[in-house]
Amino acid sequence: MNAQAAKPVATTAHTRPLVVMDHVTKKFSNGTLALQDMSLTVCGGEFLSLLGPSGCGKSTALRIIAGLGGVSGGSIDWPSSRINSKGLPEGDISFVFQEPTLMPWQTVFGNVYLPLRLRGVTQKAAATPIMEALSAVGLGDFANAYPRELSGGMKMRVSIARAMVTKPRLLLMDEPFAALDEITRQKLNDDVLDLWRKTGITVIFVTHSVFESAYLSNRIVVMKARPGRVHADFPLVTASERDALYRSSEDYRQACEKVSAMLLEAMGDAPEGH
Ligand SMILES: Nc1ncnc2c1ncn2[C@@H]1O[C@H](COP(=O)(O)OP(=O)(O)OP(=O)(O)O)[C@@H](O)[C@H]1O
Repeated sequence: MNAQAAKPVATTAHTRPLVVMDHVTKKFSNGTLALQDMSLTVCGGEFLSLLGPSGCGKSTALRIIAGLGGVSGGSIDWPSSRINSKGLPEGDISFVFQEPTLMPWQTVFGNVYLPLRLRGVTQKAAATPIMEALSAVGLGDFANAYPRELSGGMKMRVSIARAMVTKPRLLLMDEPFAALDEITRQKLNDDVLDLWRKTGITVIFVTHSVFESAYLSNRIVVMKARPGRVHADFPLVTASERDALYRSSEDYRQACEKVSAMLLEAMGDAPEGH
């Protein structure tokens, strides 16, 4: 393991831990050991990208962080959340999947209403937060449209609005833009960054794309293949704004190179300590 890179990123006095995975192991009932000894602390305000070889356990880790899957060993804690009687965090974590998973029989408004409806919020009381969430993703004029009338990128925006409508503190995104064309993907990258800056939300973003992770994140965690665990954990600090200019900067090229080298190392394709 690259000892320097694997050092956990230091937290500051301003950022409280939202999630603490402590030596987590996950073994599925069929015997697959997906995670072993995975430790990760995520603090408020971070934009963390999680990368790693296919099947290394990124989605499994994300599901555990969301409280959607138990651990077989070690522990998971949400120190800043209200914990319910099942020991799970309540209300302040949202998930965006690769598929937008919209209800085709509901309008955009109806789809974004879902999480509030499940909490017993009336449609009248939900109208303002729904319209705010739609405006934040540029879909203020599409509240009455049906999913079949939307492009792939617009469907994903609805999915993001649905995740944001409850004003979560932590947004988990599992390869959300992998199925989109490059230009749409870049636009959505900018939109998510904009949401992150404006709301101060914490984001954990699973991606296979070195370029995407280097563009979006202020922290990169690279996992090693199976059983999954943290191979490298480092900040990505840049003097410039993340924008179109950044994409052609030397800063960005160097960030991509670093992430790429860590990924190759995690896959065993480069000598340790690269
Ligand atoms: N419910 C399950 N039951 C048994 N094995 C599972 C289950 N879910 C995942 N796995 C296995 O656990 C390992 C990790 O899977 P996971 O989907 O977390 O990896 P990943 O890094 O997200 O993969 P990818 O990059 O391909 O999306 C894989 O070998 C997968 O087959």
